[in-house]
Amino acid sequence: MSLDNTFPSVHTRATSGLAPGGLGRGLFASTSTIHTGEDVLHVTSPFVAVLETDRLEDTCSGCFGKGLLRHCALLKGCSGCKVVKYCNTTCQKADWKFAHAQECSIFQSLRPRILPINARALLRIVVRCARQKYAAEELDLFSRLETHVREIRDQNPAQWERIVLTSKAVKTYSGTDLTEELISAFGARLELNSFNFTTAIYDRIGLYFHPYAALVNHDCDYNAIVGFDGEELFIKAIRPIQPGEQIFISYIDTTNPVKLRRKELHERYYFNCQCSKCKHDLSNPQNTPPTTQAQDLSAEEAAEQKAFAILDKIPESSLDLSAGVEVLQSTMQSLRQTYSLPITRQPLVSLRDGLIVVLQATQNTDFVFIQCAIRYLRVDPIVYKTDLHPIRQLHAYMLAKAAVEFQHGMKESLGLWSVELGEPMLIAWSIANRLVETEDQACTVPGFQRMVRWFLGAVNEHYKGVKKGPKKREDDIRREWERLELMVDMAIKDGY
Ligand SMILES: C[S@@+](CC[C@H](N)C(=O)[O-])C[C@H]1O[C@@H](n2cnc3c(N)ncnc32)[C@H](O)[C@@H]1O
Repeated sequence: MSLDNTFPSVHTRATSGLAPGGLGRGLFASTSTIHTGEDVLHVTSPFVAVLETDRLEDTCSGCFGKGLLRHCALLKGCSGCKVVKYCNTTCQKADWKFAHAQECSIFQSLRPRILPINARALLRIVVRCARQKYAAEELDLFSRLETHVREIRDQNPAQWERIVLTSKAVKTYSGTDLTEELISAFGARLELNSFNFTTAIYDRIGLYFHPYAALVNHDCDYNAIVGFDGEELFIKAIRPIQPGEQIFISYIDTTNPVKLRRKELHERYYFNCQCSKCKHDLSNPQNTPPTTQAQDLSAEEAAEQKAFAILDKIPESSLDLSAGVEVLQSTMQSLRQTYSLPITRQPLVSLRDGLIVVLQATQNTDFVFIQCAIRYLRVDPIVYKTDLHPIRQLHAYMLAKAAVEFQHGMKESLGLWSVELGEPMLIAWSIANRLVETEDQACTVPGFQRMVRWFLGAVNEHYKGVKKGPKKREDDIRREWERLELMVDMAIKDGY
């Protein structure tokens, strides 16, 4: 891969330029076609990355979970501030050098209060600026990114007030010479341009910002997709991108209905999306609910809105697991039975995702398995255009893992549906084997691929010493998939 920019932490096959249609600047594919699964952009180190407050306890602030995926590290807290935790001294030293040396005493002085995520990110930027840890080109690019300060002030005074208050606090704690106005502009830029920071398996852990990656514009019919592997950011082509073509990612969940997508884009990024998918969906009445005027709502729209509101609350309510299962199941049933909403439409898609997470936490292996199977066989092929999409790959991996668990607990499961699986481990093997075979074209990050390879190794180990391993049992595997297809159809008919 060529390096066509001046940042040592950025490897890219794109160049920046003015984007047509009033989108500001954007990134464009440079000289050759970028094939599906190839890196458009790879950032090895962030400008700033910080964890959500509730992830400081369970995620390493040095490697951001990369170590955990590799060796299940036990985290140890920083003995100074007791706010951040690390896998080992390598992670601790890296973070100390990045910014913790400057922030540790500030965190100590604030204990037991922990600064909110945006304040911690801004503080890091300010203290790194003071130590001249950013290259001039990085700061220049940062200062030229869109801020939408005027729109924030006019349209969302509460957001602006929060940014100003955060900036005041950061100025006081850091003792920086930078003006409050400048720090507020940094804050606005950060809010507008940072990424949802996730683990290699798309679990949200915080925010991530890099000024070069922030140049990529949005399209609901995106051609590239973002993923993280610890502190590394990857933007990979989800379909072939021709030289000169603009790179587009999605800033939001594009499986949502068009009105919700446009509302989110406007509220968070201050623009009206003009993409072809929005135009198509707006002209197709099936895709238009929900609206916001309560008095105009049909019962179906009201039910959908209620379901979206439940989805917003899932993270807070996840502690009460059995109540969570009940609420999610009854909401899904009501949408399906009363309003005949197809299982491939939102909010049913996200409700099922939420349900699987809660079922996993309750260790309900039978239902995790059947729900993962429904999602893999009947939902994802409609919702995502390609099986190389990282979310589809993740869901495939989750089904493979659920199949192993299902096989282990099979005695209790017999009789749940009249179709019985013979050897679900074969399903696990065939999924993992395919994921490994296609990993070069998939849009997953190396950490995910390592995990799947390890999993396949473990399944192969299960068959070690057996005369006829899964590789030679094509017919058995086919039959097992046929049984699973039947089982899924019955489960859907039963309202699952
Ligand atoms: C992360 S920045 C992308 C880089 C930005 N174009 C720039 O020049 O700084 C996000 C901002 O870019 C603009 N933008 C991105 N995608 C857009 C789109 N599809 N339509 C209109 N504006 C868009 C909006 O101003 C948005 O707030």
